[in-house]
Amino acid sequence: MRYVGRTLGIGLNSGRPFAFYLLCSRSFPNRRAVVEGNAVYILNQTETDNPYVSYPVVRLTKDYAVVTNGLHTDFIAQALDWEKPRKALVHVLDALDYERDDYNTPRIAGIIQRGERRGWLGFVGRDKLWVRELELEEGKAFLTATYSIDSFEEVEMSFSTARELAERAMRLPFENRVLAIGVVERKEEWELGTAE
Ligand SMILES: NC(=O)c1ncn([C@@H]2O[C@H](COP(=O)(O)O)[C@@H](O)[C@H]2O)c1NC=O
Repeated sequence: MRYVGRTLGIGLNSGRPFAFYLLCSRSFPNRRAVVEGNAVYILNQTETDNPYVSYPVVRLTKDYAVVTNGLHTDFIAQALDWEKPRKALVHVLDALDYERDDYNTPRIAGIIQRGERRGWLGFVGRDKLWVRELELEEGKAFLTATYSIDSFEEVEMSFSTARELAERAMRLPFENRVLAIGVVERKEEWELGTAE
């Protein structure tokens, strides 16, 4: 199995867009996902000076669901008030850049839009910045990760609830899985589910 670190994906299930986050971590395995209104937060449960291990991981707006591995979640969600997903990703990822930790850990991000069969992925590392608009495919997800994945990969994914999606993400063949979060478009709202 590979160690890929933080992982996120976007896809289409029963004609509706979905997104997931899979937190894999060697160094900070003691974490929780807390749902609070229209956001989900990752909270590290041990004392640390590391500024990158507790953050808003999901932010839901009327039209968009944003999933990322850091504080850029809320910057991207705010940028979506005045610009389209591609530009929001380019602007925020370029502005915040990769993390200044021992690993130069990349920032990754995914966006899905209500009623849309397209989705967006973004990545900024020490030596690259890319943003992709993708045609989502039924029963599949496009995923990217902080380490060891070149650009993005495709995986089969079907489920019936957001919680099942999170459970499915927890079964991805990556090392040091800690927790997962699923986001699914429903008629008037977004459905959230978590798994550990
Ligand atoms: N977002 C996260 O959950 C997260 N967890 C760990 N990091 C960073 O990545 C470094 C390596 O962590 P790990 O060995 O768990 O892959 C940590 O020292 C920290 O700076 C994170 N930063 C970005 O992924």
